[in-house]
Amino acid sequence: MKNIIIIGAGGHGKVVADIILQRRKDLGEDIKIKGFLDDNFETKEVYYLDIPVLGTLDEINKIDDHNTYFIIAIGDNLVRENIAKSYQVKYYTAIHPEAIISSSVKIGEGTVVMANAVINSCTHIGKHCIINTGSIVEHDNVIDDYVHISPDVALAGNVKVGKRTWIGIGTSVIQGITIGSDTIIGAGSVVVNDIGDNKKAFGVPCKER
Ligand SMILES: CC(=O)SCCNC(=O)CCNC(=O)[C@H](O)C(C)(C)COP(=O)(O)OP(=O)(O)OC[C@H]1O[C@@H](n2cnc3c(N)ncnc32)[C@H](O)[C@@H]1OP(=O)(O)O
Repeated sequence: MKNIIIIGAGGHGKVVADIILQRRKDLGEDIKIKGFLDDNFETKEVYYLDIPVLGTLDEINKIDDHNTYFIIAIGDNLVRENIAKSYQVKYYTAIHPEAIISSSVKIGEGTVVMANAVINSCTHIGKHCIINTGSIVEHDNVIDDYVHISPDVALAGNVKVGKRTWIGIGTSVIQGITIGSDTIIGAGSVVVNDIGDNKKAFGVPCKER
C-alpha cells in the first residue's frame, strides 16, 4: 500500500486527490491518501472528501515511512520547483485513468496528468509538470521540468517547452515551435513563432508584450 500526502490543499490539490481516488477505484491501485499539507494550515479548515489537512510542510521531514509518497499540488511552477528541491522524498506521479498516453511517452516523477489529456508518441515530459484537463500534447514534444500545460491547450508535433513555463488555458501551438524557460503564454493564444526565455506573450498570433 502506498500512502500519498498531497502538498497543497487548494483547488489544484483537490483535483489531484480526485485522480488518486479514481486510480484506486478504476484500476484497483493499492493507494491511500493520508492527507494534505499546507503552509496556510492555520487558516485551512477544509476537509475535502474527508481528507484531513495534517499540518504545514515542516511535517515532511518528520515522516519516516517507506510507503509514503508525496505529490506537490501547487500551481505556481517556481514554488513547485523550490519544494521539490528542498525535500528529497519519494514523489508520486499521478495519471488520471482517463488520460490517453502512448506507451513510448516518458513522464518524470511528481508530474500530474489530468483527465482527458492526450500525450502522443515519443513525447518526453519532465518532473513535477502539470498536464491539465483535456490538453493535447502531440508526438515528439519535449516538455521540461516544472511546466504547466493548462486545460484545453493543444501542442502540435515537435514542440519544445522550457523549464517553469506556463502555457495558458486554450492556447494552440503549431508544430516545431520552441518556447523558452520561465515564460508565460496567455490564455487563448495561437503560437506560430518561437518565444524566448522570461517572456510574457499572448494573442492571436501570439506576441511578446
Ligand atoms: C485549472 C486552472 O485554473 S489552470 C489556470 C488557467 N489560467 C490561465 O491560463 C491564465 C493565463 N493568464 C493570462 O492569460 C493573463 O491574462 C496574462 C498572464 C497573459 C496577463 O496577465 P497580466 O500581466 O496581469 O495582464 P493584465 O490582466 O493586466 O492585462 C493587460 C492587457 O493585456 C490583455 N490581455 C491579458 N491577457 C490576455 C490574453 N490572454 N489574450 C489577449 N489579451 C490579453 C488585457 O485585456 C489587457 O489589455 P488592455 O491593456 O487593453 O486593458
